[in-house]
Amino acid sequence: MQPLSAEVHQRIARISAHLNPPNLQMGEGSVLERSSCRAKGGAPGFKVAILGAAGGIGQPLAMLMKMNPLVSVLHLYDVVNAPGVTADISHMDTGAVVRGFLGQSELEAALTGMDLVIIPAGIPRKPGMTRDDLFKINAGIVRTLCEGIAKCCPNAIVNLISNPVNSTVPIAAEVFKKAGTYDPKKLLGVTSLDVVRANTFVAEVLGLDPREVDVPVVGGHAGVTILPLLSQVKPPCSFTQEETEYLTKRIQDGGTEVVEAKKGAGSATLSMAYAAVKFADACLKGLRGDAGVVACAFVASQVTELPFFASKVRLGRTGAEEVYQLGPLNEYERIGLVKAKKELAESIQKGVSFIRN
Ligand SMILES: NC(=O)c1ccc[n+]([C@@H]2O[C@H](COP(=O)([O-])OP(=O)(O)OC[C@H]3O[C@@H](n4cnc5c(N)ncnc54)[C@H](O)[C@@H]3O)[C@@H](O)[C@H]2O)c1
Ligand SMILES: O=C(O)C[C@H](O)C(=O)O
Repeated sequence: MQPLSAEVHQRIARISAHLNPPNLQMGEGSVLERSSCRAKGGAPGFKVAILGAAGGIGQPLAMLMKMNPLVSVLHLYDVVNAPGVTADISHMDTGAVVRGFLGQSELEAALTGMDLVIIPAGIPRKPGMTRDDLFKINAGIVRTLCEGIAKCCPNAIVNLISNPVNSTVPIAAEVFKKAGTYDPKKLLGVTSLDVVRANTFVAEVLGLDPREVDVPVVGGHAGVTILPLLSQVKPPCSFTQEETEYLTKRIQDGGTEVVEAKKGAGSATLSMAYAAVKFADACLKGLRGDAGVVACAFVASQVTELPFFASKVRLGRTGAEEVYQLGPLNEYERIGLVKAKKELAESIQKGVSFIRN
């Protein structure tokens, strides 16, 4: 074999420096920072941060947000493995510039200037656990992250995925109130997976394409607090009592179905990333000023006597600009609503007390 020329040696050295960047993690002057700067001339759009970006939801969510043409800058923050996920995602030839941030000391840099912050940070369920069993660990994680948001991007829209959503949203609200930055329109608990599941299961029963089906799901995001309004399905249709009971239970237990199938390896991640991106995209379209952007979310609400409730909201330039009433409920749904409100009231109070006491 011919010996390699000096020129070839130099080229190989250059390539290998790219593959093993000395300072991939971040910071001023790092390889990643410089390459981000080069890409800055790219598409205009919104700045989005994902907190918990290296997790089961975070990774596919990061990938899908990198593909979203409304995103110009994507910040990926986690307490582990953020540089690896960032390096990987940053090679996708889409418009958004990706930067990674590792650990608490980089949280503020991750959040500064963001328009939308999506939070899937925290531990997931194992078989036999309820979402409320996650409170002990996830409540503290959400508090810390929201303190960062209050300080660095108080005007950002927040999409909160971490469970138990029925308590973590009130926790976030209390943190923002304490910091004097609370805007109820900008804090949205993500319940879009319930809608995605409801559309899928209802379409199966009706023999339709799920993309043609729209099921409002109201209440909250745990067990009986998940209340699908099957009487309001579009296209208009009717169900037998047996179908109603089957569908309601399957939608309410959708998360548990995945937790059990995964046998200890976590909860829904891929369908959640899909649902989170659908919802984040709706928020960004609202921010852009598109008309008629409507989605279900768990928000500050006057629809019931509870301070938070999931229902359809209209998303606009300032967040959830309108919270829609529930519309007419049938007897089965009215009974479901009573049960949902009872459990929700306790979960909301638990979140509020975590910060106030
Ligand atoms: N709202 C919903 O519909 C819905 C659906 C599915 C899962 N979830 C919830 O989302 C959360 C994440 O689920 P997952 O499967 O991605 O879990 P995971 O364990 O795979 O990932 C969680 C990530 O969060 C990171 N993390 C932990 N502490 C952090 C901190 N202080 N700051 C930043 N990142 C931190 C972890 O390092 C990890 O990468 C869970 O609480 C789960 O119950 C909610
Ligand atoms: O069920 C879980 O624990 C995760 C999530 O809330 C879900 O609905 O899939």
